[in-house]
Amino acid sequence: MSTLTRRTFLMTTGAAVAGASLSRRARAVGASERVRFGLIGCGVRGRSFGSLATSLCDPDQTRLGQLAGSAGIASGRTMTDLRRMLDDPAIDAVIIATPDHWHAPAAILACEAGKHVYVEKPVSHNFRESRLLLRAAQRANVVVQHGTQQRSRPFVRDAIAMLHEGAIGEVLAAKAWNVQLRDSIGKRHASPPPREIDYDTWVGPAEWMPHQSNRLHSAWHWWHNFGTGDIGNDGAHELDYARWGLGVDALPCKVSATGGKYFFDDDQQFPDTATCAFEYAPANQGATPRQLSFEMRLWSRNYPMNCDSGVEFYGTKGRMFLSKRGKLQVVGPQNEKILDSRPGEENALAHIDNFVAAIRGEAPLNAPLIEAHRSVALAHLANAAIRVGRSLQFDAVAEQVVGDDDASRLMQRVYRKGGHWATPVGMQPA
Ligand SMILES: NC(=O)C1=CN([C@@H]2O[C@H](COP(=O)(O)OP(=O)(O)OC[C@H]3O[C@@H](n4cnc5c(N)ncnc54)[C@H](OP(=O)(O)O)[C@@H]3O)[C@@H](O)[C@H]2O)C=CC1
Ligand SMILES: O=C1CO[C@H](CO)[C@@H](O)[C@@H]1O
Repeated sequence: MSTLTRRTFLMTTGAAVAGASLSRRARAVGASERVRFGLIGCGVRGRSFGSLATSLCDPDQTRLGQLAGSAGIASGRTMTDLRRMLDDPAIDAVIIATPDHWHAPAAILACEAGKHVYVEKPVSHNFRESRLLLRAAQRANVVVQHGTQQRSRPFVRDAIAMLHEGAIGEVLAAKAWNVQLRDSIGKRHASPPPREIDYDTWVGPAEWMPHQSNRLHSAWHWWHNFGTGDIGNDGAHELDYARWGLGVDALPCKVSATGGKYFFDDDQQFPDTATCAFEYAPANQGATPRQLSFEMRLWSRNYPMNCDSGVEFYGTKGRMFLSKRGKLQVVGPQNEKILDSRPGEENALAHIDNFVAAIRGEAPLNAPLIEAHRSVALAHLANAAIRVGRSLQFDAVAEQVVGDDDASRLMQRVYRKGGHWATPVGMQPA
């Protein structure tokens, strides 16, 4: 590390690019200096970062008050409008744990304000916003970590290194899954928002929908305007380590996905059942093709490999099963056992430690934006294929769906009519 400067680190992580910037500059954080965090989004996930924060932001006064109380943060450092946090010179970095529709808009504004960003998975609500965030981070020369914390787990890193070093030969296919028994969100009608919630801020730049009680507090995952379904939610973890292990630093060229609501009869707009396949590198262009598949069921605890989520990697000389639940098995070509290990629990803050080390210039970032973009794109493409009801051809270089206007439209979103301060310039649909 000693020969690498901070700038070199930023460049290897894809965060720095030459060019003019209108952004405010990030404060240089020295080796042993504390990084001062602001937390945007104080819900289920946000709470696990409460102890790091010196400021809190959430449109819900109750959640704000509860977390401020348990984390010992003064009421003067709690707010509902994230712009106040971004204007605060006493904040170096923000953690964004909002619903998905706020991820990229908040992250882009944070970059422009010269803040380093830890953005929860999925990095974006739609394909186009990943690209816009990539550009904003490059312009601002800040560090952006994606909340795929498996990338900072030693046993996952070791397993992926084994794959890349040929432990099971050439890895040609990865089969990922996420299976769980979720609750129904029921059927509801529009109703006035609870008094403690600033619903206008909650919707932000998204296309307006009136308040409905089954849209807030984690139920937003299942609405097109706010979430990415479970392919983008929990699936974001499996898609990410599947693609990482498969060794494809690219976008796919073909996407097939089928699915729908086979089980739930409620307001959810995303499928509860899906089977998705992604093909990389067309064989007719001379490259070795690779296949990644993903299976999702939200109504059962009958898991493949007796594990709710995981990835099986198939190589020319064996198979590896890897799960974020702490499981790693390797078998050889005759299915003979080579390794069966049960590594320990996840250290929830290891990924934040890596983020801090990258800000200080002491380590490369484990989950840089370019990797976030490539993995989360799989969720966006699969959701689009399911919504239009057909397979997609994708130009991985131009980063465009080929010959399908309906699917192309789903690579971006419609924003709130009349504009909103968090709809960054250049983000309106083309
Ligand atoms: N990496 C991981 O393992 C995990 C990641 N996550 C990710 O974390 C994110 C949050 O999920 P989760 O905590 O379950 O969802 P919640 O709905 O519980 O929390 C989201 C919070 O963000 C608040 N919020 C909405 N708009 C804004 C805004 N403009 N500024 C500040 N806060 C805002 C919401 O306010 P309100 O109270 O009004 O609803 C809510 O409190 C998701 O993207 C999810 O994918 C979640 C779990 C695990
Ligand atoms: O791992 C996780 C635990 O559950 C959460 C809620 O579904 C997910 O968002 C998250 O990815």
